[in-house]
Amino acid sequence: MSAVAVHNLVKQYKSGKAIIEAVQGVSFDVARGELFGIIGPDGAGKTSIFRMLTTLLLPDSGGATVDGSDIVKDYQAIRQKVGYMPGRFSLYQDLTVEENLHFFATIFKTSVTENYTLIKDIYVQIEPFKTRKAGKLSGGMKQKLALCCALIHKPVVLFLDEPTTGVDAVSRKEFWDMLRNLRQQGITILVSTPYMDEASLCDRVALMQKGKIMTTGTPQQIIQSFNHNILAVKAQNMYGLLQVLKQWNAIEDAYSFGEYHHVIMKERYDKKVMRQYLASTGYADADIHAVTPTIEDCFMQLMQHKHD
Ligand SMILES: Nc1ncnc2c1ncn2[C@@H]1O[C@H](COP(=O)(O)OP(=O)(O)OP(=O)(O)O)[C@@H](O)[C@H]1O
Repeated sequence: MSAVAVHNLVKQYKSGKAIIEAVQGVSFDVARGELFGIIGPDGAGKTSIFRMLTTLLLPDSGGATVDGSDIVKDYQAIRQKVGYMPGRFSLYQDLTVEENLHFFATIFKTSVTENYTLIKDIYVQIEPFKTRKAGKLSGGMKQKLALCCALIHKPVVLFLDEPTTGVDAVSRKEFWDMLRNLRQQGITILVSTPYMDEASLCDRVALMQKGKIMTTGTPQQIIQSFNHNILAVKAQNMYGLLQVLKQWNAIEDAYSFGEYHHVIMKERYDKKVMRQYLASTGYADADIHAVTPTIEDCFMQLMQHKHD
């Protein structure tokens, strides 16, 4: 039995006269003990999915089970079995670190001592500040406390909605290390993120855009299924360069990628042909080299083809 099984889940919102199709028939499965990432930009529908799976929001159609329990019929059972860390922290700002943790333990009718082993490695990092109010903690510390609070009742499945948004790079890395440790302790983890670079830290991912899942698979499978050649190109005038590239009929797509533009060629890439074209358009100085595709390249490609 899957830890999470989602079938054709649909959620719409009314906004004045408009209908927003936030989740448009999404299906996926998460195996027990898996670290599964839902990757997509703001507004893709990640939060709506998490709120439905944690029984805080009713689906319009379709359904899902979490640890075998139905998200509509068995909502009470699910609330006992899942841990949920919403995007904006659910901490009580006026309670101290310690008080927050005890509060969350109490609402789940457990105690901090009972499940301490699960949170120990994370909690020791914030323990020196245990009498500090949550509102006065740094972003990274708040994140650790929120994770402890979501874990204190030893959930079977842990849902983390954009846990690393707005967190510095060092804390982000530490956070992913913590997630991998938790997975080793047998907890199934669903995590959402807008950061493509975090995809490679998951066992499997679903790439999402505008309420739909475009593909699921291991990060490796997704990269392998990308059968295009990419050239990275850089010049003095990056804006002008992109315009010139986009006008060229030999390319499939071109987009900014860090300090370079990535260019997907229609045929096998040929640096020489590109150099000639760029020289003829005033970019003889361009630096051109072949690169291996990343998940972000796959995402750009999928977005272009499935959501024109
Ligand atoms: N209560 C609501 N009423 C109206 N529209 C909503 C509501 N909640 C979400 N939406 C819209 O539904 C779409 C999906 O939102 P959702 O929050 O699920 O996406 P997300 O991927 O989590 O993005 P974000 O990171 O911005 O939260 C967005 O267009 C959003 O504006």
